[in-house]
Amino acid sequence: MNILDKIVNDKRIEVDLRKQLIPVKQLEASVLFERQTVSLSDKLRHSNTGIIAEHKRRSPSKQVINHNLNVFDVAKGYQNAGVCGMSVLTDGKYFGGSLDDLLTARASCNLPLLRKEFIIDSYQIIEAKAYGADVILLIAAILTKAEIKVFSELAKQLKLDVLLEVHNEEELHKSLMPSLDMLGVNNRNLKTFDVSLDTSKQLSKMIPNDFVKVSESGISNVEAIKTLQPYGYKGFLIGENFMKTNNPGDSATQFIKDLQS
Ligand SMILES: O=C(O)c1ccccc1NCC(=O)[C@H](O)[C@H](O)COP(=O)(O)O
Repeated sequence: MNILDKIVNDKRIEVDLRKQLIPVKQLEASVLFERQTVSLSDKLRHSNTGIIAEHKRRSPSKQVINHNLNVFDVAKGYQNAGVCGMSVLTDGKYFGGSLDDLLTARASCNLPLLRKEFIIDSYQIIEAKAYGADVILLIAAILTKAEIKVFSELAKQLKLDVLLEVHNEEELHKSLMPSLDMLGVNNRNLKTFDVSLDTSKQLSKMIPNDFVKVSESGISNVEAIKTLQPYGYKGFLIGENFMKTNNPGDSATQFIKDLQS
C-alpha cells in the first residue's frame, strides 16, 4: 500500500464523519459560499513569476517542516511578497492542516486560495467553497476518469478553478477534459519520495496549451523555475522551501526578487 492509498483510506472515514456533522445544506448557507471567487489560472496566465506559495506544517516525506508559524501571518506575508496564489493544506493527519487554516488564510488575504486536499467526494468541494477556497485540487492517481469529470464539473458550477495533478503519462491521458483549468505535474515520486524536475520536463509536451501548466514539488531555487519556464510552465507550487524558514513571506519576497533580477 503506498502513501496515497493510506491517505485515501483515512480520508473516506473522515469525510463520512464530516458529512454527518455538517450537512451540505449548512455548508451552502455559509456566508463564504456566496463569495465571488478569484481565478488562479487567469492570474498565472498573466504573470511572469507564477508562484503559488503553500502553507504546509508537516508532510509524509519530511515529517515536521514548521510548527511555529501562524497561518494568518503566513498568508499576509505571501500576499505582500506578490505571489499569485496560496495553497493551504487542509489534511490533518498527514500534513497538520485543517479547514480552519483555510478560513484563517481567507480572513488574512485576497489571494486566490487553493484547498490542497485529497478530494474523493463531492462534499469536499462544497466544503472548499464554504471555507473560502477559489481553487480545488484533483489528484488523478486517486480518481477514476468519471470522478474527475463529475468533480471538476461541480467545481465549475461553483465557480472554482480546478487544478488536476498527475505524476505520469497514463494519469495525464485519462484526465484531459475541458472542465479543468490547470494541469499540475507533481515532481515527487510518491513511492520513493524522490523529487525530479525531469517529470515536469517529460510531461510538458503532452499537455495541450489550453491548460495552464503548473509544476509542483521540489522547487527550491529560482534556477528550477528558469529551467521549467521554457517548457511552458506558468505556475510553480512551492511549499517546504518557504515554510522551513522563520518567515515564509520574507523568503517568498526574496525568491521573487531573485527571479525577476
Ligand atoms: O509532500 C509530501 O511528502 C507529500 C506526500 C504525499 C502526498 C502529497 C505530498 N505533498 C503534497 C504536495 O503536493 C506538496 O505539498 C506541494 O507540491 C509542495 O511541495 P514542496 O515544495 O516540495 O514542499
